[in-house]
Amino acid sequence: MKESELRRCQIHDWYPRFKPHTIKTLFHPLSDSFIRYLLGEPDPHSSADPPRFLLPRPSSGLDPLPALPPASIPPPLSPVNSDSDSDDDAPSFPDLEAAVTRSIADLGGAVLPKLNWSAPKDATWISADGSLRCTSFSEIALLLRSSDSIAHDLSQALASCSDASPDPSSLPFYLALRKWYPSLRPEMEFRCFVRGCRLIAISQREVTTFYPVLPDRKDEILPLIERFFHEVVREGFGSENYTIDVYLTSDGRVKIVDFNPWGAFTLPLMFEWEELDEQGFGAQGVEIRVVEGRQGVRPGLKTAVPYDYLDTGEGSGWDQFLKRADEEIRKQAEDIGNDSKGG
Ligand SMILES: Nc1ncnc2c1ncn2[C@@H]1O[C@H](COP(=O)(O)OP(=O)(O)OP(=O)(O)O)[C@@H](O)[C@H]1O
Repeated sequence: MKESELRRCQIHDWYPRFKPHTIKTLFHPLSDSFIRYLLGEPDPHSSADPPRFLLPRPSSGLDPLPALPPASIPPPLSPVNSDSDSDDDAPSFPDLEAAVTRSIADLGGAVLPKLNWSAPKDATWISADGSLRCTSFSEIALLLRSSDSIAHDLSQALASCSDASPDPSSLPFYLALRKWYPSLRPEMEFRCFVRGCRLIAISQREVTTFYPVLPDRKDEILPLIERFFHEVVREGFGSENYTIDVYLTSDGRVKIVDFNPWGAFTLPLMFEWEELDEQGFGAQGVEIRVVEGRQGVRPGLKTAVPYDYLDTGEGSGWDQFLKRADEEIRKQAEDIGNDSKGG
């Protein structure tokens, strides 16, 4: 993937061109100090290491801490601002907070936050209602700071590009606040695959569930998306290969949710990248795939927990935890052995 292709998928890049066809969004440039705060990096002007779940200090006292997550989900590793010491160390970003508070009000009181590419979908376990809905700056900060996807946007985004510029710090970061829609229907979201500027495939976006309505309606959905692609997207996007997520409203209009690069971290959902990459694929026209029955659902492409909860492979957080536990047990066994020899 080329860096220019990845850059075109940044929401602040594509939004101005597709504004009438997408969700209303307001943007805030992020300062280096806020980016350091999101990454949990120490402030060079302070000797304290900020704990990972430290929230920014509200500038007015009017922005309450979000409710603690329900008891059924794992608690944060360290308490949220539980003591006055950590509160003293908490940074504050009064200008950004004031601007974000104004934008939330302008967008109707609730927003979905994202950075240049990603929303903090893997961090919803820490939010009060388990969703990406935010009504305050501190809720946004908590989600962003708890998300591996956001950390990836901030520190690794260019790593998968074949021609990445030597200075990734030249990348400006934005907080995008999108008007919150409480009743988006997951079965009406689709990922469209565009190769060589041609729409070749469409997949149901939420593939862990069977929606009985979809197999019956897919032949009616395909031409709606195809027409939208030809009339609105094809000339306007600029890349040859990419994916676009769209939402179909109940009156048959198509709205853009997001653009993603071809391949790399983008999930192929009901397809495989190998088949989408085959030269002949799509020659017979656009292929649409949906989950056709309860047996056809795809296993948990879960993104609502940190990667460490999912990744149990060599070198993962779990792997290291288990190795440390083994080591601890081995030491205890040795100590017991030594004690009993001594006794
Ligand atoms: N404004 C909104 N209101 C309510 N839900 C939304 C809104 N925008 C997006 N969503 C939901 O959140 C999901 C994630 O949003 P989005 O695609 O922007 O995040 P992302 O991190 O770029 O995801 P991906 O990389 O998987 O495409 C969407 O698939 C959609 O279901």
